Amino acid sequence: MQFQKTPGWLDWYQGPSQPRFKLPAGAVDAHCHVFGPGEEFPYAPERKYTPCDASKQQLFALRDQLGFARNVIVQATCHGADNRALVDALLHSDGKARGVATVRRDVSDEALQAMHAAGVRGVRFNFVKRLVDFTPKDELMEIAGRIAKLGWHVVIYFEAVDLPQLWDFFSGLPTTVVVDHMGRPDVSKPVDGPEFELFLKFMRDNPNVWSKVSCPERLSLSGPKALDGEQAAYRDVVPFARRVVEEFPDRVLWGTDWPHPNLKDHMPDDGLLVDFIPHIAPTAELQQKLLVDNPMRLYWPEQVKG
Ligand SMILES: O=C(O)/C=C(\CC(=O)C(=O)O)C(=O)O
Repeated sequence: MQFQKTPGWLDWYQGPSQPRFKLPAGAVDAHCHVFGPGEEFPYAPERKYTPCDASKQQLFALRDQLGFARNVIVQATCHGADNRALVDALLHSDGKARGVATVRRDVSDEALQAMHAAGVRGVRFNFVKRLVDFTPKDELMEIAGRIAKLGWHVVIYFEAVDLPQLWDFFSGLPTTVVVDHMGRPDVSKPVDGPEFELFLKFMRDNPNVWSKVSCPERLSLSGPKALDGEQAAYRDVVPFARRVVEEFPDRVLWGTDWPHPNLKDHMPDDGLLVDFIPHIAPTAELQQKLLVDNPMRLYWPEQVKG
């Protein structure tokens, strides 16, 4: 099927620079997507955007160039609950990718088992209104109960202003819970102000909650952008991400978010995004946890010794 990209769509950055920051051996890009290709894996009818294609081969080439060993591929809303592109990428990854799917209440146990065999280890619940239609919480809780039995976890995506009303639902989830992009803080507000404090309290009160400290390019308001060799990109996001990394070093993950859906302003150079990491995880010990130990414990526990 032929698809027309959403008007104004920014395609992912071609020819990213070689990062100056040397990733630790075994580093995991724990948040990235595959899109289509639409001809092979059509985008979902209920999607809110139509992206450019971003294939598994292109993702694996980026992984190798940047120096990552593994990927965690997260189902994006443009594929709805049709996880075929995700599963295909996992099956062709030589065991170097695991996945987070989107499922509906009607998913069969056989389908869940097949996804597990392919490497899916979580489901994503998306509460960002521009991306998805509302799903009733009882349906999500039912799904969470079923996937908990497989040892999977729940990834949640929401915006900071919505945390108070979602708090009780999130706190009741029976699995490890991973928050995408620190719950999308408004970084024009102070890092020690009430909004971000509420997020930190959410993590303190719920020891099963982890956070991705990813997507500075999405959260930043003042830049500078990760382009043209910039080594100090997205300064306004640094205090937020660093705060989470330093307070919860064993519950943080990092990912590129390639191919960066729905960015409106610019498309970052992924090599320079990797150079952002030491600004938020300044020591080798924090980097090892963020990039290797934590994602391995969550996604490849059978390969973790001890
Ligand atoms: O890539 C991300 O994590 C963020 C997205 C897209 C998304 O989540 C989706 O389509 O599922 C966004 O903020 O538009």
